[in-house]
Amino acid sequence: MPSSPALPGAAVVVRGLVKRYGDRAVVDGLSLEAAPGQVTAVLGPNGAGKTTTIECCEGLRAPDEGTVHVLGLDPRTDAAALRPRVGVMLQDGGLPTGVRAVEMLRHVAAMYARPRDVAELVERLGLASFARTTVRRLSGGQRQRLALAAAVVGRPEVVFLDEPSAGMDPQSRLAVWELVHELRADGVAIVLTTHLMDEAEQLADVVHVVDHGSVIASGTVPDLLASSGTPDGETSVRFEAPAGLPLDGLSSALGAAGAGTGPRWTVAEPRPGSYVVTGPADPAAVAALTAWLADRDALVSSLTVGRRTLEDVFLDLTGRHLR
Ligand SMILES: Nc1ncnc2c1ncn2[C@@H]1O[C@H](COP(=O)(O)OP(=O)(O)OP(=O)(O)O)[C@@H](O)[C@H]1O
Repeated sequence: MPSSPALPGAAVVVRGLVKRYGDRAVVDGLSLEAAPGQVTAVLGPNGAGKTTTIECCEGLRAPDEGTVHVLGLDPRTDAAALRPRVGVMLQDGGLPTGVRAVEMLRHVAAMYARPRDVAELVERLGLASFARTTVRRLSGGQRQRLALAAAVVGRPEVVFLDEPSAGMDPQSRLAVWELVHELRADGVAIVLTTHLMDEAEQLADVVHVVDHGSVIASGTVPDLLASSGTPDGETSVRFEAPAGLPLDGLSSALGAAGAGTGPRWTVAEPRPGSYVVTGPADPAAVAALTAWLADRDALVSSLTVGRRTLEDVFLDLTGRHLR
């Protein structure tokens, strides 16, 4: 991506970041910025380099090339100055395992000058039921919630959340999302990684789509959906069926169902047997699709109709699914 001027007042600025393991660059010239009062999502498939990027921002890894600044400081050489100003939630929790959950949180809170109210955090993140359980005995989702509480208890100006709702039940996810919304309203710069499209769509002001260690698209969710050439009102129909169906015929069948308004459909088979049809889906078009499949004796194993999502954008950009 071309380098562009920093956002005025950007809280995080990453420029041309390269991180190699052996001779493999797992982060390969990645640039992004994150502003106060915004949620910046780094979205990409497993292994895209999201965690490595965040760990460079947290000062846990040293870049091989490029620069990283958090609140204008270098996360490695200015670690002590940044510690009280930055909250970090690691993917594996990164918590001491021998202490009881809420004791740990109180201990972390005591390290800050103006911590949040621990009891309030315990309540809103649903930590009370395992408050006296030692960290090593918590479930993955419980650990995640505790790690989030620990990341925000010091009222940081910047928060890094690596896959914040991974392994959580739906109720806990909602609690996490609400807390993220509140942090944003308080002016915190939030950088989160996720491979969950709905999480990015729900939370992100800006999404950076990352693949093979670099940013391949950036923007608000509506910008990204628009940039992939999706007029308002278009819908995607996804279905699984035998691989290698003759898709040209399908486009014309759907065009014919659209009351003579011409072919407005794009049809693709991004993975063998997995199809995505994009256009102005209405009941007639869906009926035409299933009739076309029945004519070819093609049994559909799943079919969903819905508006286009970031998953479709990723598919457009890479020809692959996010997961
Ligand atoms: N310490 C390490 N040594 C060698 N390779 C590593 C190391 N850490 C990460 N990698 C590799 O770097 C690549 C990027 O990993 P990273 O964890 O940054 O990806 P990610 O986008 O966060 O993926 P996920 O969604 O699975 O967490 C992966 O192929 C991973 O195996």
